[in-house]
Amino acid sequence: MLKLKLKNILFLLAYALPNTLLSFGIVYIINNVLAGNEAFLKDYMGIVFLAIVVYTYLLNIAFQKRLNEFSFHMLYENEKKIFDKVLTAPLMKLEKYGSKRFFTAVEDLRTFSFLPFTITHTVNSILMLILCLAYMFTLSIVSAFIVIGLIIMVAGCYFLVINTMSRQVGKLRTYNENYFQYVDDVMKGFKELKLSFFRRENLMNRFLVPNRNEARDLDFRINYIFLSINLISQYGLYFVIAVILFLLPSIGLLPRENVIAYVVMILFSSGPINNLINLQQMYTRFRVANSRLRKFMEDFDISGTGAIVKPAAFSDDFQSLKYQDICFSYQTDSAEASFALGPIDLEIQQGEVIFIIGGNGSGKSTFINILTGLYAPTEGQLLLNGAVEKDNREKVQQLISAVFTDNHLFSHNYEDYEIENNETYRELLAVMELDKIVSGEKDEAARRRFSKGQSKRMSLIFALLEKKPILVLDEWAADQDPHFRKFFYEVLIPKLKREGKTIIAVTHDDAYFHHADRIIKFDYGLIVKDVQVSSAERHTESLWA
Ligand SMILES: Nc1ncnc2c1ncn2[C@@H]1O[C@H](COP(=O)(O)OP(=O)(O)OP(=O)(O)O)[C@@H](O)[C@H]1O
Repeated sequence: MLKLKLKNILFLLAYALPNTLLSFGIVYIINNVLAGNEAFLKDYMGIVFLAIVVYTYLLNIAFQKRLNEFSFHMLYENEKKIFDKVLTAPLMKLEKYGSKRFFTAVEDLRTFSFLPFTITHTVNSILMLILCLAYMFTLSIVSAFIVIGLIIMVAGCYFLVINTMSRQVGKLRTYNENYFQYVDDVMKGFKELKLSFFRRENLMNRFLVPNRNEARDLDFRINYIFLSINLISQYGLYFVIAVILFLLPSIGLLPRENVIAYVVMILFSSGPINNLINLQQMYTRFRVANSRLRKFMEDFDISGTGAIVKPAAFSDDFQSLKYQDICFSYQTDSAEASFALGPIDLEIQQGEVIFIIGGNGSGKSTFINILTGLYAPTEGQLLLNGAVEKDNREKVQQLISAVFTDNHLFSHNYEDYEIENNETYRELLAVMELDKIVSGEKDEAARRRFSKGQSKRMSLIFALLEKKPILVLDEWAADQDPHFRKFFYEVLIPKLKREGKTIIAVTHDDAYFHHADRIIKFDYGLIVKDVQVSSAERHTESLWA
């Protein structure tokens, strides 16, 4: 976000004051040479003139360098900060605000790449204008007041219009946010759209077209108004020159010999005035982008720090995990009652194979998010190895590797292990029957396009390479073919159990329930059954009842 510190303002002034004085010196010499002033027609004046030009040029270069450094530093640092905020934000926040906020924040930030240009032109223009006006005062106070009055009148009109523009620019951004949502729908739902004429037609005609039409009209209106204002500035200049040429001398307010100087001053100040007017558009965009970025940072802020903190070192000695009176409910903006989980009382022992079952919407995935520490319970406590500690949630995360239903294979290796020359990786590829699909051990080979079932197997390989004691799987087998599903329940799970893994798997595969040590059934956010499979509870029908 843009924050100007006193240091920056002083730096701006240290550059702008000499630069403007020298630029004004250039104007002053031109003016006096044009007026035939003897003192300015000397030979050395050309050298002075050139020297000033070269000096101001070098001064500008040096300033531009610093300004660019400042702006791009701000831009790139904030890009990192936005990532940091998102990565440290709780899952609930990301689910609430959605990924489009992330995209628009990145886009808003890009607006600031125009900052160096805008600041240079603004500062130079303001100071140049002040000097030109001051010079006019030395020639005729009354005429200078009249000219200032005219300029203020035109400027007043601008500011009035521009103030109303800021809201319009914000509205345009909202249209664009929705537009990105449609882009997302087209990209992610391309196949579904291809299969249905009505879906395509409705997306296009009921959503995209009205959105784009309204955005186009608004964009056109905003640009048209900005453009009209700019034209007024150009034609307003002729009006002011006409007043100087014809009105002020005839009513005796401006001596004839000062008319040229006045016109030259007006012509020279018209550039800065035009700049200031044109830049209004940029100021409005900066203001909107800045307040949206601030809102983004506030929304994604967590306890003010917002930095990715390495969790405290913790032995991965795991014996038990106990959830006591755990409650959780979604915070929704709608008036509808939100889903509530709990109270949950559950103890998980090291080495157990637990299957979580239950109907759709019964709360299995919500519980998995609590279990993996992604959601913070609203009530209750978590005991790790029998102890209640305030950072237990972070510690549990260090013990768990997981494959979620919507698994994602990252484009790069962000892990703390390598897969090249990794014997375990090689073995796991063979176990998961992927050794013929993934050619070679290079990292890129593991990040190719996979079928859904293969991608889940790949995610499981990555989860196992983490070598954490607890493995959480959310409907992992649902995408596997019958052969591999059987292999998963009958061979892989027992093998992992023998190796000491604690496995918690959400599943609907009742044919394999007997491979669990324990089955926990959810219904309406509550554990309604918690049975040891070794006991008489072998009939899956009774579990579904
Ligand atoms: N982010 C959310 N915000 C609000 N409500 C949610 C959210 N995610 C899930 N829910 C609600 O919580 C309830 C439980 O959902 P959950 O995903 O835990 O069910 P599930 O048992 O995993 O279902 P399934 O077998 O269909 O995957 C549902 O009624 C769902 O609408």
